[in-house]
Amino acid sequence: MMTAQLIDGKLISAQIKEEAAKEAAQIKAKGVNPCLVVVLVGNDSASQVYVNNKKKACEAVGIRSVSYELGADTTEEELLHLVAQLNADEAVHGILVQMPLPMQINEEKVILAIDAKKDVDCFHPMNVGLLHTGGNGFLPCTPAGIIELIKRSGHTIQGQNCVIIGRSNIVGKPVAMLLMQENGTVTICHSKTRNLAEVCLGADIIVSATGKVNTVTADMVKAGAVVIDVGMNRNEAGKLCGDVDFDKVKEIAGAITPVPGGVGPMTIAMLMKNCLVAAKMQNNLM
Ligand SMILES: Nc1nc2c(c(=O)[nH]1)N[C@@H](CN(C=O)c1ccc(C(=O)N[C@@H](CCC(=O)O)C(=O)O)cc1)CN2
Repeated sequence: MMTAQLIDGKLISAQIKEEAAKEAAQIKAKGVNPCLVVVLVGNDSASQVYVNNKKKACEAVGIRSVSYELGADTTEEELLHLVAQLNADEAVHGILVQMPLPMQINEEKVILAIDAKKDVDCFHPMNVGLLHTGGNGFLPCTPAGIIELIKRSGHTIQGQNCVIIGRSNIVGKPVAMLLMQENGTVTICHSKTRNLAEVCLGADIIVSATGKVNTVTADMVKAGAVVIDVGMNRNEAGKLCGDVDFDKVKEIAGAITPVPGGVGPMTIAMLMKNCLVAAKMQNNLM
């Protein structure tokens, strides 16, 4: 029985961070010290881990990182005030507010308040719009990481049937845009899609981003397809797993990402690239 190529997100993200480190050194040689500010509000333990990993990645790449850790009772006004201060600080090139935010804070308002030129998450509507018309340099981190995983593991996107399951603003919609820019033929599926299995069986590339265990089962996958799993779920045993029935699908697919160790690490590697884009844009080095 065939076993799929394992797409190693840890390895590919390490390569991207090495490339970013070289670029950071070149930017510094021109007198610019790239700087990312990460803002964490509240005590979400997973968010604390991600923020720490972002700090470590900055250190490895040579990006100055500053973090603000605010209490869970922080008001929207207080957070917006901090964002305004960071917008005005010329030494700060990238601003990232870790999501999710506590209930009392409106995430959309916060995203809108971040200067679009410092929006290294590429969440601001201005940057989302620019992505649709060709882009300004920032790429949404997880979607851009998915494209890198596919290409760097030796797979072509041009002309391929790409099926995305999930239509979120953070993954589904932007990954559709990026796959189209790579000349893929894109179908977006969601909870109301009829005959999901049939649609998936026509796919050369499947990207699943539903946050539901076993969204993609072996009977939905064409032999040799590339399967990208964006899910981060817990199974019945409490173990971290993706949306894809990995053990069975790997016997059918041509290539597959694991969870953990697939898409997740790419998010932070692509963030490093956006921080360098921000530093270059703000210093006319593009
Ligand atoms: N402002 C933002 N908030 C959030 C983002 C984001 O891109 N910007 N994405 C997620 C969290 N996230 C980064 O912030 C993130 C999630 C997961 C991983 C990762 O490497 N996952 C590992 C598994 C980790 C584990 O064991 O729990 C993997 O998949 O291998 C990195 C970054 C929501 N918030």
